[in-house]
Amino acid sequence: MLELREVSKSYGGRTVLASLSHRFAAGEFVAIMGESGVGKSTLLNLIAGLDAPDSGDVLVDGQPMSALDDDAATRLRRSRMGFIFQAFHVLPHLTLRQNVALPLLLNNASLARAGEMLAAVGLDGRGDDFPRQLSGGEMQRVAIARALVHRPALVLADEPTGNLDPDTAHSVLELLRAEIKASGASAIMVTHSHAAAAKADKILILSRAGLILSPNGL
Ligand SMILES: Nc1ncnc2c1ncn2[C@@H]1O[C@H](COP(=O)(O)OP(=O)(O)OP(=O)(O)O)[C@@H](O)[C@H]1O
Repeated sequence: MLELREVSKSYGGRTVLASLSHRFAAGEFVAIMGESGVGKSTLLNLIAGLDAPDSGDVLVDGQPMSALDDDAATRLRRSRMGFIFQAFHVLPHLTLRQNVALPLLLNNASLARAGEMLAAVGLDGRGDDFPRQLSGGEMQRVAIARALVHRPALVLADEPTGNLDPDTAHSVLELLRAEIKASGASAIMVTHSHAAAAKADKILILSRAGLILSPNGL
C-alpha cells in the first residue's frame, strides 16, 4: 500500500536520505527507530506528502505522489491518512468533539463518528470539554481519535508518547494499536522509545545503510 522508490533528500547540500527503497505491507504497524538526525522525521514528512523528495518517489496504493498536483495530494492526505504529529496538535479553541470531527468535516463525511471515537478512546461524555481541561495522556487519546476517525488506510505517528509518563505512554500505545488493528489500517510510528517500538509488529532501523529490519526485535 506504501512504497518508497529510491527516495533521496538533501538539505543545503547535505544528503539526509540517499536512494531509500522500501515496501510497507498493508495492515502492518511498523516502528522506525534510528540515531538522532538520521532522517526519521524527514522520511515521515515525505510519506505524508508534507515535503517532496529531490528524486525518487513515494507511492500510495501504487500511485506516485509526484504525479499529483497540490489539490490532489491534499485530498489524498485528508482521505487516506491520519496524523499523530506535534505540528497537528489538538487545536485549543475547538472542543474535543470538534477536534475529533475535523477530518470528517474536511472529507464531507457524517460527523456522527466523532462521538463514537471519543468513547472508543475512553473520553465518553467529554466532547464539550476544551483541550486545556485535559491531561497529557488524555490529549494524546484525542489525537489518536482524530487520526483514526475517518478510517484512514495509513496512520503516521511521530513520537506519539514523547511527553508522557511510562504508564500513560503504555496505555496510549495499547489504545493506538487496538484501534489500528480494529480498523485494518497500516501505521508507521517514528520513536526513540524501545517500549513504544515494542508495541509495533516490526521495528525498522533507519541508518545511512537504509531501512533495515531490527534483527532482535529491538
Ligand atoms: N527543513 C530543514 N532544513 C534544513 N535541514 C533540515 C530540515 N529538516 C531536517 N533537516 C536536517 O536533516 C537531518 C535529519 O533531520 P530529521 O529531523 O529528519 O532527523 P531525525 O532522525 O528525525 O532526528 P531526531 O531523532 O533527532 O528527531 C538533520 O541534520 C536536520 O538538521
